Amino acid sequence: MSGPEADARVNPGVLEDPEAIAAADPGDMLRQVASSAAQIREAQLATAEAGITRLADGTRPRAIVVVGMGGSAISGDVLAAVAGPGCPVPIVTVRGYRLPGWVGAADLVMAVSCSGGTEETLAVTAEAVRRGCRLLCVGAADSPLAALAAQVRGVFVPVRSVGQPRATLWALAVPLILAVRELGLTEVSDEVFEATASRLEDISNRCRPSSESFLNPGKQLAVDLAGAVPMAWGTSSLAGVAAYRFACQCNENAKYPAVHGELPEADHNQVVAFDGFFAGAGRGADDFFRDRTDDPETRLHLLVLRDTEEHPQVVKRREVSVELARARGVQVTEIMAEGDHPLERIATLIALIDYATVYLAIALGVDPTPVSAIQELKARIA
Ligand SMILES: O=P(O)(O)OC[C@H]1O[C@](O)(CO)[C@@H](O)[C@@H]1O
Repeated sequence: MSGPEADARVNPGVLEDPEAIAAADPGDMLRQVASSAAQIREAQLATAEAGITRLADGTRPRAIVVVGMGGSAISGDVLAAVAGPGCPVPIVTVRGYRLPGWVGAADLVMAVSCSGGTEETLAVTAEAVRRGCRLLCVGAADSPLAALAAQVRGVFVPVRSVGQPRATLWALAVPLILAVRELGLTEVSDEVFEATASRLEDISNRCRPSSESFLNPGKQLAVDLAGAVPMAWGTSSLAGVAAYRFACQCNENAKYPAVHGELPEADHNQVVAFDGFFAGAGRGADDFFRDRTDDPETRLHLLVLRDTEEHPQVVKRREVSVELARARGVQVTEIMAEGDHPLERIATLIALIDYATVYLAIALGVDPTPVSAIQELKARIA
């Protein structure tokens, strides 16, 4: 984005006026994001009531396969991040129409769909049923997914959507985490769930619409990114999930492109973009391109999502990568995860990302809630 039209579209001033924020957010996406802590608490009750203990039949599944799309599928990535590298069974997320050939009766399939009606998720879940997999379904009550679960007497956890599936993340992810805990494959105490909910409440308070930009980390990040090309890197596989969430939330909330990556891998490819067209220095470009790359609004902005646990070599890579970026005119913002447990760390990164991308939408004059392009696409292939 460059030139006067772009300047006119970025309006950070709107973020200083709570009434203007409310008017720019008719779908109440900020309220949906603020419900995250309540979702964690409600999902614990809903999961207990659904009889999750039935999943633990004394045998450990060979693998856990989470099935879903978009804002629901990321619950599988969150589950893998929370279970961490110490998890004794693989956790994979399947996004698509087909169940991998190796998945069978020895595996636990967890189907996640906020609406309970997404075609890809239903196709893969039906295949899991045919193959005799153990099944956990999480989604809307009275939906096609609920019917599939009932058909095989699978465990079904009903979810009340807070509006958009992507904003219902914790209602969808917590049942998966509790199921894996029930199977003895990860340790997440009730105290950790409560500590995570408290941290999310604290972030919601700091990011509330009435809090001014200089105090509000969500607004600050939005203002920093508005107009730039954001590239988010996680400094661990857990933070890499948050980087992916950042890109998806930029796309769906702010209708904005974003690049995501993870260290150390990004140091083997994405780092080279610091030398290119969007880096700001315009090296090697002709005058036409140089004019554009001199415009701060067409520049790359590196967002480093820092985990509190980083491999020692990744610490070095992060520090040098940031130096390389700054030396080449790439702006850098670093965000730290909070807390000790992986659940707290990923939830705090995601909470800030969720607020920042909604505020980015508002600063750009875009309604954060609707996803019209997805709706049009679905209608045209129906
Ligand atoms: O959770 P559901 O209802 O399966 O939806 C999955 C994804 O599909 C969408 O509804 C769009 O197709 C997204 O909003 C969502 O992230």
